[in-house]
Amino acid sequence: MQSMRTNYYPPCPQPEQVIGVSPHSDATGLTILFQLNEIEGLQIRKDGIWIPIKSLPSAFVINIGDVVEVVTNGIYRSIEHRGVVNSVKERMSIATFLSPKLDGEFGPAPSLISSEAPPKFKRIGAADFFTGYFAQKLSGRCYLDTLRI
Ligand SMILES: O=C(O)CCC(=O)C(=O)O
Ligand SMILES: [Fe+2]
Repeated sequence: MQSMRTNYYPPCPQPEQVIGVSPHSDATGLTILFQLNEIEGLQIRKDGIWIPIKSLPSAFVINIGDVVEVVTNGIYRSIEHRGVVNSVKERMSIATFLSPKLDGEFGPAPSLISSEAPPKFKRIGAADFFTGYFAQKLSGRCYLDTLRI
């Protein structure tokens, strides 16, 4: 399934007082993100620290989502990120989300499971997974915890 979201961040003279897009990991396989007008605002969280991502002209940002973390049994981790606003300039981004089809299910790939590497996540129907994700407030990477074994 492919879906798309456009994000518009109006400028705010007190950017630290407002939330742009709350911290979250994407409930996708992969996300392809285009930062339309090259205004910085995307940040990823690494070791508890928010790191700004440079906006490169004509470049896409590829984010790993929760589905890839589950399918790879935690080998590739989804990335926690957020969108912050700029004090003087508006910012726009377009995210394209690539996800499993809704009538399928997913779980750790059998080829990655062994006695040394037991499954870390339960299998789940894609429709149930997305319904649960969107029923929650965006909140870091915690939705993934509902699938952990
Ligand atoms: O605007 C951004 O750079 C991030 C947007 C985002 O994380 C999303 O739409 O899921
Ligand atoms: Fe996102």
